[in-house]
This record gives sequence, C-alpha cells and structure tokens, in this order.
Amino acid sequence: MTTPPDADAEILCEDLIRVYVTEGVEVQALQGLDLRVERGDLVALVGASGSGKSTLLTILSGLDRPTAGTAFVAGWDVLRMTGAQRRAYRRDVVGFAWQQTARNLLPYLTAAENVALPMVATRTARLRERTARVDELLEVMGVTHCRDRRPAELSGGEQQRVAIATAVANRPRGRRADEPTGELDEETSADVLEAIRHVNETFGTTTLIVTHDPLVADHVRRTVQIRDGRTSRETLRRTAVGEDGHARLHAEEFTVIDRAGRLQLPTEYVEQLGLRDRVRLGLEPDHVRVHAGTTPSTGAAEAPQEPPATQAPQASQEES
Ligand SMILES: Nc1ncnc2c1ncn2[C@@H]1O[C@H](COP(=O)(O)OP(=O)(O)OP(=O)(O)O)[C@@H](O)[C@H]1O
Repeated sequence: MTTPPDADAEILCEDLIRVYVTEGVEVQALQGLDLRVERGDLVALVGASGSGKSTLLTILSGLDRPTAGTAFVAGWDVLRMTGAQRRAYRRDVVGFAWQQTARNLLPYLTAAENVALPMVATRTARLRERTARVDELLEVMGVTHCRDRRPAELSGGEQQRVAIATAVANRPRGRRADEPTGELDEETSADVLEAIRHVNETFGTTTLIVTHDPLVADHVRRTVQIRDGRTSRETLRRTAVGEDGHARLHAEEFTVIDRAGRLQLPTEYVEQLGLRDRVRLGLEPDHVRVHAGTTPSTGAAEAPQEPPATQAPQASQEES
C-alpha cells in the first residue's frame, strides 16, 4: 500500500489513460479520466458503448493496468501492486459480479455452497462461522428458500442475488458489477438493483455498477457518465421532504471539470447551439458564458454575440 494523495476517498483516479494496441492500431479507451468515490457510495457508471466503462472497471478490479495516470482504491496504489498484493487486493477490496450470471456461480454447487466458496478458498472462516455467514447473506438477499438448489434450478434474478451474496461473502470493502441487470426483465432488474442497494446500505460496501439500463438511475444516488474515456457529467439524487410533507426525489445535474479546467459540454447543448471548432468564453462574476462563433475576435469594437449562450456548469431538475 502507498498513501493516496487524498486519504478520505475510497476510489481516486486522476488522469487515467489506457491505450490498447492491437495489430499496430491504437485505441485510447481511457483518455485522462478523473473519478472520486467516497467510502460506502453507490455509483452507476453509464455511457455509450465503447466509452471506456468496462476498461475502468477492469482496472479498478485489479485485472488490468492503466497505461498512465494514478488510481488509488482503499489505500492501494492500483498501478504498483505486486502479484501477491494484487491477489490480496482482489480478495479484500473487490467483489465482482459478471454479466453472465452463470460465470459467478459454479453449476454443480448449491446456492449455499457457492456463497461459502470464497470463504473456503481463502480459509477466512471456520465451518460454524461460515454457515452463519451463508445464512445471513441468503437472508439479506431474500433467497433463503434457494439454499439447497443448484444455479440451473434458480430464476435469473435469484441467480443474481446468490451471485451478489457470493461476491460479498468475504466482506470486501467494495463491489464492481458489470451490467448486473443485462439479462433480466424490467421487474427482475428492479429487484436485483434493490438487492444491490440493500447490500450497499447493510454492509457499507462501496459499489460501482456499469450499466446501459436506464432503470438503474432510480436506484442509485449518483450516476457518472463516461464519454470518450473521460467522466463528463454527473447526476446526484437526494430525497427531501417538501412543505406539503411529501418526500420528493431531487436530481441535480453537473458537468465534470477536471484539474486542467477541461469540461465536456453536453451533446444536446452543442447541437442546439451549433457549437463547433471553437467557441467564445465570457467570464461573469458567478458563471462562464459559452458563445457560438468561429470568427476570430477583431477587438473591443466588436459587438458581443448575444445568446444563444450556455451557462456552465449546473442545471437542476426535480423528479417526483
Ligand atoms: N482488450 C482490448 N483490446 C483492444 N481494444 C479494446 C480492448 N478492450 C476494449 N477495447 C476498446 O476500448 C474502447 C473502450 O472499451 P470498453 O469495453 O471499456 O467500453 P464500454 O464503455 O464498456 O463499452 P460497452 O458498453 O459496449 O461494454 C473500445 O473502443 C474498445 O473497442
């Protein structure tokens, strides 16, 4: 372990770069990505196909190394771990649920045996302790009735719940789930997401979910959008009780600005205002104006272009 630059953050990535080279062709999967996640957070990573979500998850899971940048998770320097440290990191810090549920569960073991397996493999608990932990996890995940069934005898949602129980059996500090609802119908997806949230709240497990599923937004407090290998926008949600006594979900949207001052404008703003090539910026006391306009400025005599303008970086909306 090395001391991270910010010991409070559970996950801290700065300027993370991952370049793949296949047959002489370079693909920049991560292009200077910054991300900070607090301990116990539940965060969804969303973004178009190919934007770099899985690459980031694989790096944070200790399965791949970035080309450059820094990444600290739970105090571990992910770029500088030895083989033995990497194994300890994966056991203690990372829990993983694959998209193909069958991959997380061994088909010839019962649900209880699958959940016990990580503890048996790492010899982290005695038999009595193991049995108690298995019972606790199956109950927390609402699949006690599946205890003695094999994966083929479980529904997709039950398989995912048992897989989640297996992933957290060794009490890892974190969980990374790649498309946990990818193969499920809407109702079962909602159930699985609630189960993930329940584990996050019950055990304080810092959880990252990579997803295409728009439903996920209803179940997490924070959604981070990845665009072209960088974090671009975030939505934060909180529940607040209004004057009428009713609880409402408030969602606030932010554009991410990195340490170098770079920010990505939302595609819809760019398209609506026809922004391209270069834009004009105007510094106001409490905001920055962004104007369309490609003509170079000729000096003070030039009349400022009036809106359309984009005020960066914050917009607020209310969901009920
Ligand atoms: N092992 C690899 N070798 C070469 N290129 C890769 C490799 N893995 C990913 N890439 C490329 O890196 C980019 C980012 O891929 P990644 O899988 O991280 O995206 P993603 O956002 O998870 O996409 P999806 O939502 O489709 O899973 C893509 O252009 C992809 O083709």
